[in-house]
Amino acid sequence: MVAPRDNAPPDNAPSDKVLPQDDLLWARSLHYSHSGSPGLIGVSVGVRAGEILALTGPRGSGKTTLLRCLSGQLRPEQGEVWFNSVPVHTMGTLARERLRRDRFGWIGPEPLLLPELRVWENAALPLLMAGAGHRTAKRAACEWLDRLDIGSFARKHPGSLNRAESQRVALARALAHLPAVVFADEPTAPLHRTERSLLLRTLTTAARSHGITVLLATHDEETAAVADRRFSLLDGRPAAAAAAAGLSPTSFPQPPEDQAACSLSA
Ligand SMILES: Nc1ncnc2c1ncn2[C@@H]1O[C@H](COP(=O)(O)OP(=O)(O)OP(=O)(O)O)[C@@H](O)[C@H]1O
Repeated sequence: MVAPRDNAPPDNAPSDKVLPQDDLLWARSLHYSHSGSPGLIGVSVGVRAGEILALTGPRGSGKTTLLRCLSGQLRPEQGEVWFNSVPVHTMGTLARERLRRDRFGWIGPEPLLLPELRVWENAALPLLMAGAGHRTAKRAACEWLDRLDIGSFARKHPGSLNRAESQRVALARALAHLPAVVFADEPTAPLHRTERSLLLRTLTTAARSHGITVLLATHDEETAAVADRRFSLLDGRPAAAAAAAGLSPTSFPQPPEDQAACSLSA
């Protein structure tokens, strides 16, 4: 468990006073719109090294958009994203791709495995793309597949796996290169309860034992409960700011202290 935060500045603090020195990854005043319709409206959030942060909120509240901005997949229209004291929002395309490949892992609700590759090759992909040797990459991938109880599938192709097994491979792929941050976007959404537990247990154990930071987007209360802390969105805004603007949450009520800790500004 990560120590409680003591550096959360007050809402609406001037920008030069909102430098969250302790945060591995943080964003300030993010704005993003999808073809003109707002996805994020002034979202600021930070996460410490080794912390598991649940991004919660109802469907369409902006969780995926926030993960994609934080991971460098989307460039925010306004605002800043910093990783390890390096600005991500001003990085060129190649630098962002390298950052995502080497330091970040991603798992979404769909496994998105490459059908022409074997299971172990799918899991080893980030390592292979980063130039790791074949043997090293295979060993690392197979270790994670073993931990997820699918080591026996290593030489098969994804077509012979069911949905839950494929999702385990996707988790192995997100972890095999020991990223600094794993972005998990509704990773348990397609899974039954038992499968959900195994996936979450592996993710949280990996985070604790390797100091991996996890941003876990979910609208499921049980899934969010594994996190150290929560940050809740509503209609593209931090839930606290949305409440102040008179928008009422339709689901997923949050403890006020969690919102206060996470919502740096709106
Ligand atoms: N590619 C897109 N084109 C147009 N609008 C989009 C696109 N992606 C997201 N949106 C809209 O942006 C808003 C935020 O969507 P987002 O997917 O970030 O929310 P979410 O909380 O992750 O939802 P879900 O739980 O359903 O994935 C929603 O109103 C959504 O309809």
